[in-house]
Amino acid sequence: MAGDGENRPGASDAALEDSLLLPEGTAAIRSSGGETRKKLEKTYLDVLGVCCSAEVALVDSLLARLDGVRAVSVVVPSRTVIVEHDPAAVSQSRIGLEASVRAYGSSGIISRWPSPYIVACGALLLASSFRLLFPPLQWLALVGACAGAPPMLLRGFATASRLALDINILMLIAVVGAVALKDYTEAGLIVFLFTSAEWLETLACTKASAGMSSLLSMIPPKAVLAETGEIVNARDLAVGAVIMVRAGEVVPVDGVVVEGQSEVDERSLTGESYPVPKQPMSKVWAGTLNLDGYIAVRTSALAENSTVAKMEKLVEEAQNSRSKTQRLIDSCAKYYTPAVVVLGAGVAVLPLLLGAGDPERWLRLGLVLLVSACPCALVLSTPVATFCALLTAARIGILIKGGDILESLAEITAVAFDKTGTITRGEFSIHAFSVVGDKVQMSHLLYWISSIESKSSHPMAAALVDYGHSKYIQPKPEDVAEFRILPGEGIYGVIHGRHIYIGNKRALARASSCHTDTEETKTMLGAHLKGGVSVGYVICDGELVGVFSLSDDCRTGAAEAIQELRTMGISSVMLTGDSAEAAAHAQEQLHGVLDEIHSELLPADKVRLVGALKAKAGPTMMVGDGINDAPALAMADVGVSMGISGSAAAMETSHATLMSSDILRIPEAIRLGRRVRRTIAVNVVVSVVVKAAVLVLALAWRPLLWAAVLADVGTCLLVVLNGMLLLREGSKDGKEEACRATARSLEMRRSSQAQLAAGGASSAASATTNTAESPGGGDCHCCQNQTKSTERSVAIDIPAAADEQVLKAASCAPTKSGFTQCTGSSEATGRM
Ligand SMILES: Nc1ncnc2c1ncn2[C@@H]1O[C@H](COP(=O)(O)OP(=O)(O)OP(=O)(O)O)[C@@H](O)[C@H]1O
Ligand SMILES: [Mg+2]
Ligand SMILES: [Zn+2]
Repeated sequence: MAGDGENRPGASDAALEDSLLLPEGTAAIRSSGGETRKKLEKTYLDVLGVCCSAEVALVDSLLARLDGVRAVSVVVPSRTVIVEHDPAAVSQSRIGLEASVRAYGSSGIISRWPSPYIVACGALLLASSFRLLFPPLQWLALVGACAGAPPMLLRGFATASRLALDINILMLIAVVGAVALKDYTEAGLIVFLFTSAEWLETLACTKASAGMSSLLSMIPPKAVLAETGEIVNARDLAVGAVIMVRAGEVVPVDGVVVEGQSEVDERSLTGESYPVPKQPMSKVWAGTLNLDGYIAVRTSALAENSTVAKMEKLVEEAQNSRSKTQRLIDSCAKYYTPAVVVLGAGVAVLPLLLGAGDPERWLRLGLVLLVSACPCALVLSTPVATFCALLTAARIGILIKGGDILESLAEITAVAFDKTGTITRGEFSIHAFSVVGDKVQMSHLLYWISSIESKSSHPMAAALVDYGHSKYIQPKPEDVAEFRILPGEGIYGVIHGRHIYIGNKRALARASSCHTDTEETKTMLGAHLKGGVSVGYVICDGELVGVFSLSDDCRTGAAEAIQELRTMGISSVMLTGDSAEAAAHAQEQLHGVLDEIHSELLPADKVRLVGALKAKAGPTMMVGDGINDAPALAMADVGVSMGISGSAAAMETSHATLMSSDILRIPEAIRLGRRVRRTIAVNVVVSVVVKAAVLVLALAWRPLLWAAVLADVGTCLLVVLNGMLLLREGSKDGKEEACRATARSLEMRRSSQAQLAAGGASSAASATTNTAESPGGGDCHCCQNQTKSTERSVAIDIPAAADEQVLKAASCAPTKSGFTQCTGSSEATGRM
């Protein structure tokens, strides 16, 4: 799976976009180059009668020939063709004409009523059934067959002109055969059954495509500028523009609230409908509904890059990407249909040449073989099921990036969870915060920490910045130079010439030349470690100057989710970069439900352990949120990122994303995968068995052409309907669901309050790209750092320079002064 790179979003956004636009496996065609992506428009068309893979190729080649068409992709289950084209070079109606299809929204999407051809054919057939009373009426059946045939003829002709064969041609051969046998009723019946089954199938698919277009129409096209009240296209909004969103309106672009308070329904993203309170600094997402109150939002992304737009692209791509089974069936079908025609002709002709009697029987047998061999049910077995499952998943807030992943989901036997932000909320509360020694004042320490942490997107960073706020410290990220993330350790930055590390004991060991792990220091730290919380250290120019401890609670539902996985026969493992104590603390909160715990891991260790788990336990899923999880997510058979709360890197490398933070969706996703596998298996068995039965019947008793056609179109319909059962959500108990929703609602409220605090911590996307190396490359930087800081001391303003002197005076001796417990806010005054 991991090696199968197709449709895996790449590391960069551009690569991601490209792979989305031109997924391999759909015959995507690049035509005239040079147009910028901005000018391109996407047209969604419904194509009636896209059934067998041969027709997909037909539509592709018809449309790709047009000038200005950049890419064509066909979504077979919903019969949708997505054409990306330059509106200046080729209009939507031209495309529609060329493919003889209808655009969404024009003249009644898919007709609820059968076409006139079907009605005429049916009526004439009915009339012809009175032929026993009046024999000439039998000709009406022939007229009926002719009346119903034009759509088949058109499509068959189009395929034949490309020297290919499709189901229409097979059926037409059967019709001609029946006419040759002078069995006009049979001819009429074939046409009627075939065309009406196709119509019914289209009708059934409408439901599925409705789901898709509702996803596509989530974002409003217009936005209102807050200052002027001017209405603009959401697509034209620049990043940083301030727009207003009134009660009852849908947020048009991702952004941050700058004014006002409101409750927002994020159902479209998370699949869960309850109000989430928003205040200034809260993040809001495009496609979510402002329930009450007025908010002004500063946009944080272009409309086309908003989370929901990415989601749309992914769903589109997911529909396009054909899964392994599907590809196998498709590649067989290419040689299969011609082979069948040859075989059918052989059965009809060879016995006659060999002198066998009853030519009519052999001809019929050949025709039955031809019709029964139509692979349409088999071809539709997989895509309809996958398509419906993907839509259902998206509706309940699980974004799955392709049919392949559904197949892998079904096979998962082990799940590795990251701790912070996945099993736990990732909303730390500070237990203790102390200055070590007397070289630094609490206010300065807090200013350093919150300034540097405001550049980090780690969950701890938000808590620390928040803590600073509560002591009236404003972070100044602009004062921080050389910001770096040390994976699995912490962060580093230079502020006013001081080299500051913030992180765990690894960071302490790296940054400090002083042997802080002396017995004495340990006893001092002991007080901080109680309760199994994470401990953080602040090291300034090689010396420990601060220590803090924080803790985090498990998400509601985490224990249930892991328990549920266990009942499904899936083992759960925790992989965390956090301390052993913090890991044990989480396990305790989960009542020991995890099978294994690994702590103090570097990103590379997580990858290694996921690999080991794959070897030991079988197909493995990894669930994580941080940038440090991204490599492990890619390594796993299925990597799941924690949606909008997680890091962008995790979301891009993962195979699926939980848009809500509800861990219970994990077992649900695996169950959905298993349901899909079952559905596909049933579909394949049904389509094969029914055909086999018809053939056996034909050989043993009588070759009935109409029965063969009925079996063919009937299984086709059954397969579609069976796949559509997946559109129903798998939730067993409404009451239980309601209970969970309340619990989640409470959690969401809490988390949005935390988000308010975290709002100040701007994510440092650009800074985090270069995380691999640490400053200086390892060892002790004590001396090096000190020289640097001396060089820079000129530029430091007076209070800082005063501090500097204190620091310079201090030598690398273990601190004995113990901790100054931070009290009140009175300390935090002065220059900040
Ligand atoms: N911005 C930061 N500020 C302070 N400490 C940090 C920061 N980033 C990381 N750390 C320290 O490094 C440790 C490891 O971080 P890492 O991101 O690898 O794991 P984690 O997110 O804490 O845990 P998990 O792997 O379960 O998500 C953290 O537990 C923390 O002690
Ligand atoms: Mg994490
Ligand atoms: Zn068929």
